[in-house]
Amino acid sequence: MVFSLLVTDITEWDKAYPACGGREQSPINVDTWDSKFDPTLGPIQVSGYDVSPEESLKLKNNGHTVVLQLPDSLQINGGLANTYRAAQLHFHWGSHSSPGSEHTVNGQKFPGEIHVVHYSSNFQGLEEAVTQPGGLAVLAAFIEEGPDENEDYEHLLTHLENVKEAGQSTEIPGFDIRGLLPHQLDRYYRYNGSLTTPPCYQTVNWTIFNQTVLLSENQLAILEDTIHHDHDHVLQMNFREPQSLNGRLVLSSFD
Ligand SMILES: NS(=O)(=O)c1c(F)c(F)c(SCCc2ccc(C(=O)O)cc2)c(F)c1NC1CCCCCCC1
Ligand SMILES: [Zn+2]
Repeated sequence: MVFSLLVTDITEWDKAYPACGGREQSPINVDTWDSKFDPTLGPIQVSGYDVSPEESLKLKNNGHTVVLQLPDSLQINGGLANTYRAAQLHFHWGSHSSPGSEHTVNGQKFPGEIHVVHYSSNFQGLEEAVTQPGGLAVLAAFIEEGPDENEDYEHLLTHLENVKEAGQSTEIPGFDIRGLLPHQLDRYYRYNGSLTTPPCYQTVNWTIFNQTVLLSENQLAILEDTIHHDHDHVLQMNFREPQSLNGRLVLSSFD
């Protein structure tokens, strides 16, 4: 599925992609004091995330981010109204001197953000689900700098050099995708929003974990400095600014 971005200027997306001008857009700023505790929001439960090293996964630089294609055997089967199947995961980042998360919390931007994109098993596949209300569920976590190397992220970061040019892809051995998410999947914010890139469809059920993932300084530098959007230019700051809530409620699974 390729969406060639007809306009490079983010403020004109809604000319070519009307949904981008909608009232339920993403990302947003999460104001924790305005979020409402919802005791019915149970822990996120995933299955099939431990992909065998015998399986290979496609890693691609699509010029806008680095995407890891995921088999639909990875599922979310708890914490959401329906079962969702994995499609892909990708990242948003800034630069060494400037944070690049898409969502913010009480106005705080984080160095990076991982998005694990899933589609509802009520639909045949991603292409159909992406246009349907409730069609997508994205698990989002913030990436921060920590004191130690994150071994789970090494399974992915060691291959970025092979997809440094836009359009390049490579196959990497399967690994435990669960390790890319925070340890705690029971504390999260929940709201209804959209894709943060054209076509900006307002079909995404967002889960933003309260706990962050920690990468070493060197690992963050690899994420920030390896991926190029053309031969001479490193891809950085690939985030959309927070969009207005327009009255939407942000729920939290914890008090
Ligand atoms: N945060 S997000 O989930 O909205 C998101 C972004 F912010 C993204 F920036 C992206 S990448 C930009 C869209 C794109 C461009 C080129 C190609 C290609 O050449 O294959 C593919 C996609 C990106 F891929 C995604 N996720 C995709 C959205 C595009 C289409 C829906 C299918 C999976 C989710
Ligand atoms: Zn994203």
